[in-house]
Amino acid sequence: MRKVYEIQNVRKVYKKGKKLANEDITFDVHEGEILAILGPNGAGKSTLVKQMVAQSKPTSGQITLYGRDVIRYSSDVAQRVGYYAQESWALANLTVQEAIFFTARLRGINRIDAEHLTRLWIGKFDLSSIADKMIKRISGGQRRLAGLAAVMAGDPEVLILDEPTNELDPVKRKLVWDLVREKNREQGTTVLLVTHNVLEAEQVVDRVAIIDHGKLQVIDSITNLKNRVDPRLKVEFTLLSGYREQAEQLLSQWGAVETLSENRVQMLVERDEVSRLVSNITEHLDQLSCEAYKIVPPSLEDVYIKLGGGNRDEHQ
Ligand SMILES: Nc1ncnc2c1ncn2[C@@H]1O[C@H](COP(=O)(O)OP(=O)(O)OP(=O)(O)O)[C@@H](O)[C@H]1O
Repeated sequence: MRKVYEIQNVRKVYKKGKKLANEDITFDVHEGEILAILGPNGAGKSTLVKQMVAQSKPTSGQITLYGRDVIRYSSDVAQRVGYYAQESWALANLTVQEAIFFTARLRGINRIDAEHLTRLWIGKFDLSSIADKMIKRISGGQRRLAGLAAVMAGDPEVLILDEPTNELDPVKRKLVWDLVREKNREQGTTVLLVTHNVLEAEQVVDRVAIIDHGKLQVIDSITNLKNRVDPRLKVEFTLLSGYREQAEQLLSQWGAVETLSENRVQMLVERDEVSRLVSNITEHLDQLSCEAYKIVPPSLEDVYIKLGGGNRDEHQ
């Protein structure tokens, strides 16, 4: 598989405050993949992507884009990478449509195509009602959508999106994830996402890197990561009020039961045991006083909590 980025032993110490933000980070980004970088606040995620787009120079180590050092060949980054930063003030004095149009033009797209792309992305991001407003005069969420539209309209080969869905309502968050997926599927765009939105990211990404305290804790496919954590399935029960103990007694004949709350319990079962458990449950549904039950596979959130993101306090 062709490597888009190669990140080798990257370390970053911010002079101000002598803060070690990244340490010994090594991984590759593969062409055509969607890779998420997850990690708690202050873990060093934004620092890493700023180095990948040559906005910050590693204290040591090297980052290459299609084999060329990003600091030495920073014009490659400008040409090939669309970077959406958390705070992006460069476009504040432009209208939404100017921001999209000029970003496309800066990428070398001719005027007619840039006009077409501007209309297209205003439509896709549902921005027509604010197309003539200045970016500094629209809401935080609208600004985020306008910024994303500008980055995507430039049709870069690589998209790096730092927290693309922060501040967005659920409908707009879904729209952003759908458009990211569409771009990846239809144009083969390589996408690197920094996000705290673990549950939503799971629907979109191929691989995940977890960073904590500036270090890469793990990078792997979602399936492999889930297998590392606990491949068992959770069976969650909601019981009628007052019947939990009775239900627990019955369920414990079929496996270990964990109390979650006054009327909720769960069991962890191996995949090949699920069908037997389900037939036991359906046979004894009345005795269980069960309002509802559901089978839940391990989620990316379980992985995140186990392998990095949830361990913040333990390290401090
Ligand atoms: N310009 C800077 N000067 C000094 N220290 C900095 C600077 N930028 C970030 N840091 C520090 O480096 C560490 C990593 O910050 P970074 O912004 O990369 O984390 P992050 O994982 O992106 O966090 P968040 O999820 O909260 O955005 C933090 O301790 C932060 O305070």
